[in-house]
Amino acid sequence: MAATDTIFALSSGATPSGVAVVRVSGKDAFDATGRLVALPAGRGMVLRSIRRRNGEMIDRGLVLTFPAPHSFTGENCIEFQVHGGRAVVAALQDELLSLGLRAAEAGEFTQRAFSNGKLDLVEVEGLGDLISAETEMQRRLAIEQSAGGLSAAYHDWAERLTRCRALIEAELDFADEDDVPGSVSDQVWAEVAEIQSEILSQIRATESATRVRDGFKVVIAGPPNAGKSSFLNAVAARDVAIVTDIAGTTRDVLHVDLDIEGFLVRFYDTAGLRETDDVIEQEGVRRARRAVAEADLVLLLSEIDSPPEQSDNVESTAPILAIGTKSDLHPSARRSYDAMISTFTGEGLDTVRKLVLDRVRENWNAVSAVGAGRLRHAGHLRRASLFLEEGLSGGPLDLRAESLRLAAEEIGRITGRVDVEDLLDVIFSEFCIGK
Ligand SMILES: Nc1nc2c(ncn2[C@@H]2O[C@H](COP(=O)(O)OP(=O)(O)OP(=O)(O)O)[C@@H](O)[C@H]2O)c(=O)[nH]1
Ligand SMILES: [K+]
Ligand SMILES: [Mg+2]
Repeated sequence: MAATDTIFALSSGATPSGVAVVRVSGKDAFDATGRLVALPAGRGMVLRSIRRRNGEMIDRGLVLTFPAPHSFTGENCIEFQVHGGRAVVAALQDELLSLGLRAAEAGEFTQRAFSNGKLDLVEVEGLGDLISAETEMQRRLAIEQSAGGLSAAYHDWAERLTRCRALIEAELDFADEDDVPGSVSDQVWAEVAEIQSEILSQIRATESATRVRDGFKVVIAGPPNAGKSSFLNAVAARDVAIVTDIAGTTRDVLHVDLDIEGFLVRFYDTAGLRETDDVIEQEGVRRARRAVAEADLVLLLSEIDSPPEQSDNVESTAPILAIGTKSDLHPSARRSYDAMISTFTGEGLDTVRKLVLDRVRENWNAVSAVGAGRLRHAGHLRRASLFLEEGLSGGPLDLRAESLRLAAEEIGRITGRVDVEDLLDVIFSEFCIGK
């Protein structure tokens, strides 16, 4: 897959469609397609007849030209907007092939944009997320990331660290010269500590962002026959899970994805928690416990006024809401619950929905405060934070400076642009050492 090839692809959705967009990118994009259509000079858009080389007309459509480097890929790019008939698109692609162009591989345009410095890794990931976004909040998260806001935040940390290091190096190298201020160390390490605390809160935000991107996991747990599957069906408004009056009906973990006010919320139905000799049910209970352990929120269902027994030994780091079920059978409850529901009458279902949404919104607030990336970023941020920890813990100054360099490099890996920062430049712009 040579980057020198000129490539093309149908960039719009499946045909037939009203309009189809065929995109061409590469060094020869203008020379080659210029044989099918009279191209505008420079950057432009024209309505033209697009013809095979034998003069036969393929279609009439819009032709957009983006001369390098002012295009998505940074190469010469052409977009054909033609009628989205299958045969139209096929004829155009056929002609492009015969001109020596090659069909693009998945992600190849974006890959070129990355190698030409049009997008960094963070923006590439954001773009991928934007294209696969299904809910409003996934879209918001992705647009921020693909538009460079998050990259700028990462860049800012790396730059501040580089500046801190430059100051330390200056102190090391030129400590005896008059123009360098005395001990800048205290100031520098205060700044490093500040950067580290920003990075730590970014890591937490990233965990919240992951819940927005991959869905907020709500696990429905509780003893057999509590009405867990009935509740899932009520939430999903369809018959997803099998409901019977036999305790131990549900075995596999089952989930339903819902878009609640723009958030992807994933509800999991699980096997009733109890000791059992049934091997299949045992496995179901094991899976239920694992789902609970991985939950973002646990809804612990039990029939109103039933003895607590099983429901009290649920272990989770996630918050747990106690939901009393079958309220139609228990008009005067003695135990207290976060909510009481009946899937028969519909009572309390809105309350549960609201309680869930509150948690989901709390999680979103933790994201939008700083803008946040994904787990890959958090991994680098964690390592960066460890290096900063080392730097902050004292020792010889040159080793501490090296820790700052390693931390900045870790952050550079997030965007895929580990800057070979010019330390001396920074030093000279801050002080007039050379005199
Ligand atoms: N009266 C009443 N019965 C309910 C209600 N919700 C569920 N049930 C009944 O309770 C029984 C058990 O319901 P399920 O939804 O299968 O309970 P579960 O917790 O999924 O049970 P397991 O999968 O076996 O752990 C069924 O007979 C339901 O019809 C309710 O709100 N009111
Ligand atoms: K049941
Ligand atoms: Mg069930």
